[in-house]
Amino acid sequence: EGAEEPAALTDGIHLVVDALKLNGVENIYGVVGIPITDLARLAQASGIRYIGFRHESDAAHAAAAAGFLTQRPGICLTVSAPGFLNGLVGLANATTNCFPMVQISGSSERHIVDLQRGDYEEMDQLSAAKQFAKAAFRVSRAEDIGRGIARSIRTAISGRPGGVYLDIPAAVLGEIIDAEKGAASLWELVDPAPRQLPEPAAVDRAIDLLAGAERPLIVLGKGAAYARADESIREFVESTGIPYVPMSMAKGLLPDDHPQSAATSRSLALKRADVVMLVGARLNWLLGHGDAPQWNPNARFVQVDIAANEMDSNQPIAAPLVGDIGSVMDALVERSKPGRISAPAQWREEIAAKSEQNVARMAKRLQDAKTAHPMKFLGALQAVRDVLGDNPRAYVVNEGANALDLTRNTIGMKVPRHRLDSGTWGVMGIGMGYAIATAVETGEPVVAIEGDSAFGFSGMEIEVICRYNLPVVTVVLNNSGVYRGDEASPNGDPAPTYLRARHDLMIEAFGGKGYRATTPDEVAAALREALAAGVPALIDCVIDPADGTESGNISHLNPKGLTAKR
Ligand SMILES: Cc1ncc(Cn2c(C)c(CCOP(=O)(O)OP(=O)(O)O)sc2=O)c(N)n1
Repeated sequence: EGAEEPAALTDGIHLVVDALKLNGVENIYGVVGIPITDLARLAQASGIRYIGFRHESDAAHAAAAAGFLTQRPGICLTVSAPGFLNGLVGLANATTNCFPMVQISGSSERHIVDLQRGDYEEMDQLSAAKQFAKAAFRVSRAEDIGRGIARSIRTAISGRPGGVYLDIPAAVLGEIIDAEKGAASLWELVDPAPRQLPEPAAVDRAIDLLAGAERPLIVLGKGAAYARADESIREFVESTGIPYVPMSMAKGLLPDDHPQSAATSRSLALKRADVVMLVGARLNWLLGHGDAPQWNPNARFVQVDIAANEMDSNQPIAAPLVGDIGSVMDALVERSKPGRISAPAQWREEIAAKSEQNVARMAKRLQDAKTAHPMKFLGALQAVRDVLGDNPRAYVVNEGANALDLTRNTIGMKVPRHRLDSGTWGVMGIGMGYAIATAVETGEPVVAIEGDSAFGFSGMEIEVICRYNLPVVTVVLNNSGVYRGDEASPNGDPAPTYLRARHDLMIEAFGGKGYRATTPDEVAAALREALAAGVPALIDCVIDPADGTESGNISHLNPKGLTAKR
């Protein structure tokens, strides 16, 4: 009688789940195994949705896409060593694209790993992750798990978002501590991604520069889409009348058919603009580093970026605007008097005329593609475009070479953050992971438009899409090969992979609906039916193997040596 009640206990796994729930995590994307299987089980039992993938690369890409879409870090869960390594491509891609995610990985025993005595799945994962992540941390005591989770989440979403690695050794996951002490060690983040306001004088400097421009241009990057500053961006663009070019994942911030869009006269816009305002768009390879002759050598740049050290990374920045994009755009709208900045009519007319000319030049190619047989990329894509026009809530995921370039230019977006693609790194393999995360995070239909080789990188995740019955329609533009299907190498080497594939039969293996389309009408009918059904589907579009070019629009990046095609 009167015996002390034994103190309630907790352990590392419970503390990880409690810390994630305390900080609002709703989904985890991963591949289970030693030492994190029970962590996934407990997360599920605690109401967190765990999505089990077939390869960690896809789970990590999913977590990154979740971060882009929600402004909260997507969580990827991996096992030690090989599982951890498989996730690194996604962690690095998230960091390159500035998407917030946290890769939590189990790891092996420190006292064995650090003496390299040969442990099960031995690897110094923390050191390996450091070079690919925005930050990398290890938790060495269960009482530090709350701190580690809080630190990782804040680091992933504050400032310039990115991928964060959190290493939790098996011993720490299994460490048992007093429950009260454990609960006291957890904390909920306060304002994990604080607004960072620009300096008023910097705002006025930018306004003066733009007001004096003869040929101003705005470039909207995916940072502008991520920032969710849609209203102030639209207000600034429309009130100044400045033509704008959206980068691929910024499409839809203003509808692609907007009268100020210079997307179809991009070359002229870049070459002629005399003042260029970059909003969440870095002057990297995607913008030719701001170099002539693609750009006007006398162009002066206004740059809006949350990272101060992005300024002057490629070109002198005449008006640096450092802050979060929402705060900067609000300040620009507030501080520029009505009419202060007004794009000259002559410049707007020049852009509009060039756009009209380019669209007219494209019209014949588009028209011919509607009836071409075998079907061309543009035949299938115009059919997809028309069906998506009736399904404005659908998200688009896109990867490939020709499949990427032609989809970007054929499928206009009307709303923000509805297009996710290979992004800054041009990475293949993002397709199914991005599609799964988009369906899970938004509950909306997703159309993944895939080159056939690109699809192959993550194609096994079709089974995951079917297992969770996600409303994802995968459209494979199957020209039977990497880039093209008939590309016999002049040097007699074996041709690139021939993919006389029936991807439509593959999804049938997992209970999904497969379609094989050989004409644009068949593509449209299949997509309409699949979107109406809202179930996993795959449309294998049989594309002319001769259609397409190697590497699509970026074949000029290939080496120019002796082996280069003349
Ligand atoms: C991870 C990874 N591996 C390889 C590549 C190289 N690569 C590869 C392999 C592409 C696939 C092109 O074939 P596809 O069938 O997807 O596209 P198209 O037929 O539409 O050109 S596009 C591209 O840049 C890459 N970007 N990323």
